[in-house]
Amino acid sequence: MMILNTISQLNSIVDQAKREGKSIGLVPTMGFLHEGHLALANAAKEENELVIMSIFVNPTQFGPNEDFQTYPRDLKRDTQLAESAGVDIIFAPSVEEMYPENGGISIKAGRQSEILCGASRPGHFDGVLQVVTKLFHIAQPTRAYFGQKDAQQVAIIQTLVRDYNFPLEIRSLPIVREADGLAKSSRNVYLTEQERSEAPAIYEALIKAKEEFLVNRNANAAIELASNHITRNSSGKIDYIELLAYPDLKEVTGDTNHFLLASAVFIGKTRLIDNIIFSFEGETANV
Ligand SMILES: Nc1ncnc2c1ncn2[C@@H]1O[C@H](COP(=O)(O)OP(=O)(O)OP(=O)(O)O)[C@@H](O)[C@H]1O
Ligand SMILES: CC(C)(CO)[C@@H](O)C(=O)[O-]
Ligand code: BAL
Repeated sequence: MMILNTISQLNSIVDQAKREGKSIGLVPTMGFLHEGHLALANAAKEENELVIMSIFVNPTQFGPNEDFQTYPRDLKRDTQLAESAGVDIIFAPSVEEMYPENGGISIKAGRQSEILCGASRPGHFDGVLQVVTKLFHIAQPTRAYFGQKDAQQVAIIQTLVRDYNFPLEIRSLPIVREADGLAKSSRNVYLTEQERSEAPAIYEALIKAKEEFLVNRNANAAIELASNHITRNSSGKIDYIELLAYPDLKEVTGDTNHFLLASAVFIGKTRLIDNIIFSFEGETANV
């Protein structure tokens, strides 16, 4: 496995792979890898001849009071895990390499970014689209892999790819969870022992709400049930719990077939997101 830090190094490898007609799988991450990331890498390995994983904590998607500085980083450990998952190339650029100067061009995520995490993190999805656009141009993937833990992110990136005609396929994979249901996340390391023991209440609440909705088709009652479960079983402060149509992220109507039940909850200072994507037929992986 190669570890590359510059765009020009990666360009050479990608050019060569393209000349040889190889398919390229890209797994964008912010590092501090866990099984969620490795599931993306495994899928990329199965479906492509060259697997590139980017590890880059992207400053432009963090707000001024967020955790860019303290975000967990461990490139040595990540390298071992990525290699064991069959990654061929780690692309780990510096901030200066990705953003050599402050240009005047920005990408504005549209309507889908004004709600859920976008409402709580203004500008977050503009930063995500900026870095993802750069990564797509640099790595020229045949397929790019994202996790449904960030369901809103996947929906917005799918819109980017459609609206700006990126010649690639977006693959989105199910959430990988701890044994007690908590969604795996690099930020779980921020939790104290007490907070960690409370955190499974989030997924439990989503399951209860989904079941309630499937029986009574009443979104408000389902959300109230979820919020009550979280407040009764944890010290969590709810940022949002919402039920929307997926992937367009519009209001649920009588015609909606695919639903996103999504939440963001502060457990102590740590903001954890989780969701369930489902239809009346069951939970769905690729929408
Ligand atoms: N538990 C998970 N299951 C499946 N995919 C995941 C999981 N956690 C993260 N991913 C996906 O991995 C990719 C990289 O995510 P990222 O590096 O931000 O990890 P993270 O654990 O989500 O970190 P954070 O603490 O920022 O939420 C994204 O596409 C994300 O959706
Ligand atoms: C897609 C991504 C790697 C862009 O920085 C990030 O938002 C993430 O890890 O989900
Ligand atoms: N996985 C989303 C990256 C972020 O929270 O900034």
